[in-house]
Amino acid sequence: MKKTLLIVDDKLKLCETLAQTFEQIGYQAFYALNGREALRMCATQQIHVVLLDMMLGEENGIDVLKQIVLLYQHLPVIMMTGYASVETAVQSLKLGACDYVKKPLDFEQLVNVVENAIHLSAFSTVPQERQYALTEDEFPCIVTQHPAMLAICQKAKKLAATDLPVLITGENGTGKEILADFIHLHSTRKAHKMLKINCAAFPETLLDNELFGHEKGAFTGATTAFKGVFEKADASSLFLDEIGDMSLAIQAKILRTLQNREIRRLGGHNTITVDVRFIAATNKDLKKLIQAEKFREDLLYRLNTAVLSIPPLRERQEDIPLLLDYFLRQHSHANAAQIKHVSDAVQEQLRAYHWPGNVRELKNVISYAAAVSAHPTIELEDLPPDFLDMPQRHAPENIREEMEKNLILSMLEKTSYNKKKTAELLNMGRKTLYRKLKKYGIAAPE
Ligand SMILES: Nc1ncnc2c1ncn2[C@@H]1O[C@H](COP(=O)(O)OP(=O)(O)OP(=O)(O)O)[C@@H](O)[C@H]1O
Repeated sequence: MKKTLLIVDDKLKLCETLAQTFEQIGYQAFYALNGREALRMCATQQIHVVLLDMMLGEENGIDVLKQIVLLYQHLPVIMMTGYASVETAVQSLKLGACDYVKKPLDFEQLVNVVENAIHLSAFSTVPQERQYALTEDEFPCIVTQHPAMLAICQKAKKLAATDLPVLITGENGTGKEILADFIHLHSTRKAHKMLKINCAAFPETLLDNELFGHEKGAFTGATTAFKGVFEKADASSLFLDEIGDMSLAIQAKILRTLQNREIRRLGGHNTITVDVRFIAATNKDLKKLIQAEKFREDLLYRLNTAVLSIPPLRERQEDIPLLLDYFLRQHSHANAAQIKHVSDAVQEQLRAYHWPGNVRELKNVISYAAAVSAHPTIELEDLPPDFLDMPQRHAPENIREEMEKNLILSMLEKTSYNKKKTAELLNMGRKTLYRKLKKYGIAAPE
């Protein structure tokens, strides 16, 4: 397989020349002229190494570096810098770049640095993934370029460095489990496999047994002792999915475990100390469950210190084309087939849909369409038959609304999603801006 290189520089000529030169020595080279395009390439191409310029026009290469390191922690990034900015280059090493080269570029030296980076990354990172018992394809990768999602990943990475319990909320299929994987893989516990349990999948007594285990003779048929997931996850992390679906009695036991870091097996007399990092997820509104007396308030308080709320896909439409490319590439890889593309009409349809099943639904729709389409381009008739009959998202009702939405989006981009500045530039009150963001389904990070 060819080694692939991504060149990120705002100067097209330089990108083209570098790409050509690397292709001449057997590389496959891609280029991107800005950070957005760079993230898109990382998500949709199998890149082995990134060559990133420090000055990307109005953008700062360091910001792009931070985003790449955040989402693709195993991807080596080499910074390209002018003589004057060696200090910044050193700073970039602290932020996760693996090396830097000075401009004007000495091609021979550059090739050495690139080869070295690929060599080192193959040895230092892949074994860790293997240890985690995932193949490279299964390695969880959060594909996004939406500011709200990037902010969530940033926060998740910070939380990963602590041992705080984390609560992840979001609708079905928004990526709660993949975010839990991300936290675990950024934590000091990553060498151990994270255990996962779906609380909604078990009736109460079975869930109790799965979580806390039992002693021999605890009940008829308990011929041997059994370790629950809390014990099995010792020194690692435990992902409790659908925690809104647990009985109050189990919630009380979980709370005790969180507080005392110990459990007692069913039928056991001794307490067992467990060292487990706790990540929980729910698609339910836990406050509402508390009102309905189905969820313990004290458990929510315990979990509430670190909450990550993933926005639904319809509020981050910008991610749709990116995810689309990513899933098409996955599909082609899994089926050893050529990568397919989608027609403009399909793109339009996908953007207008309201995605109640979020990213999982998008993945399923794309896998289906890629499998049934007989041509390199996926057309409307390749989409699942019931998909076209589904209700569409609230689209702007008239041209004025369309213009208003686009104006807000461009001002948000211009101010790096600073809502105060955006409201000022648009000459509207902050409350009005919030109302309009909600109306048009625009997610903007706090
Ligand atoms: N940002 C993303 N990038 C790439 N893949 C994603 C992303 N978000 C979700 N997925 C994929 O979509 C599918 C659903 O994601 P996941 O299982 O993490 O969602 P969930 O919120 O935990 O779902 P549920 O609420 O049903 O348990 C998975 O195959 C996951 O890999």
